[in-house]
Amino acid sequence: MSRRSAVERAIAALRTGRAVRIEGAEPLTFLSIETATPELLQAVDPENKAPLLLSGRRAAALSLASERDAADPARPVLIERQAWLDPSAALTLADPAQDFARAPIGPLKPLHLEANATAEAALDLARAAGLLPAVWLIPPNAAAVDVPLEELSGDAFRPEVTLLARARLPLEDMPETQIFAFRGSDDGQDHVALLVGAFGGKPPLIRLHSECLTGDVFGSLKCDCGPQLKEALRLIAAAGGGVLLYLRQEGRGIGLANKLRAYALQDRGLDTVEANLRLGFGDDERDYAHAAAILRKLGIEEVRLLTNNPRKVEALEAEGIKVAERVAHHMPANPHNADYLQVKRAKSGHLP
Ligand SMILES: Nc1nc2c(ncn2[C@@H]2O[C@H](COP(=O)(O)OP(=O)(O)OP(=O)(O)O)[C@@H](O)[C@H]2O)c(=O)[nH]1
Ligand SMILES: [Zn+2]
Repeated sequence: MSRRSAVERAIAALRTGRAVRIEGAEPLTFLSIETATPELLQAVDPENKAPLLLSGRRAAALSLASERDAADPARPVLIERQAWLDPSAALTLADPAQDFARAPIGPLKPLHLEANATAEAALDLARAAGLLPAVWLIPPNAAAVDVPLEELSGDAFRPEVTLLARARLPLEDMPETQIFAFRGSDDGQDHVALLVGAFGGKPPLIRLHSECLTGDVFGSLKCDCGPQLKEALRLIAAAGGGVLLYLRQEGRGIGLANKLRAYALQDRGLDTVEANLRLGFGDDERDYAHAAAILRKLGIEEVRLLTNNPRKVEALEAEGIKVAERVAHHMPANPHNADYLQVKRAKSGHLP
């Protein structure tokens, strides 16, 4: 069985509520608290002892991280199972949606966690599956999908892309455009490239657009994604040609449901960065390995990049794609996204 497919199968298992075992010196078997049914949890842990593993960031938000953990805020925290800590209470702990409404939960008893590396890998898998980083640690289970720890470290999540299809796609007011679908080996997502016009000579103008259902499709005013998408195509056409990659990394890589959870927190006053952290994610969980892999498949090794985000420039360069020029990509603010744009400059390093 290939390395990649073990990771893929583990992600699929977590998404569908099945158990995963990470093998290694300190193996752990676990279930996502979001997708595992109470019946399955009861069946695999009849004595109700399975402790709950939370991300260090989420534990900190619950004022749970000890001083020992303060040195490494990303370090996962294990919480003892108690009678009241049932699947719905666990979800309440992991999902901050109710933080402002519910009564205090507890008392919570942190347990000593030996298998730190394995625990971090377990939460990384949950994140890669688009789930909350929170899992039940269950006893060894014969039905669990196995994945060796080595396969989850280093460049385990570094994907390959396969070209599935290409076709002509006539777009309003645009020169001849072709659409390509590339499937990521790790996420199973179909990433899209729009090749616009003819380019050659100097490095092509490229836009890496991260999927934003709310902005791209519904025209949400909470962000600037919709206008950025349209304007990027216009600028690429005006430049004579180039490529727009439509990357399926919704919500800065946390997935649609988690982004909407973040929006619910923003409705309660948190900003876009705080909301991600409160959910147990980093402020930006994207990587641009798919983007670089697609550009390489298209024979593009040097680009002019339309972005205000220096992380995109660094990430592409780290993946071996040369960024000859950064081209600013600002949209006028509206009353709903002015604070969001300001926070991106103040906290996420976006260039003015
Ligand atoms: N988690 C989260 N994701 C968001 C939020 N608002 C927009 N997004 C996502 O952010 C991504 C767009 O990223 P932006 O930060 O707007 O822009 P960027 O791509 O980093 O930088 P530019 O290239 O300069 O546009 C899309 O995947 C959106 O779904 C939010 O409040 N929370
Ligand atoms: Zn958006």
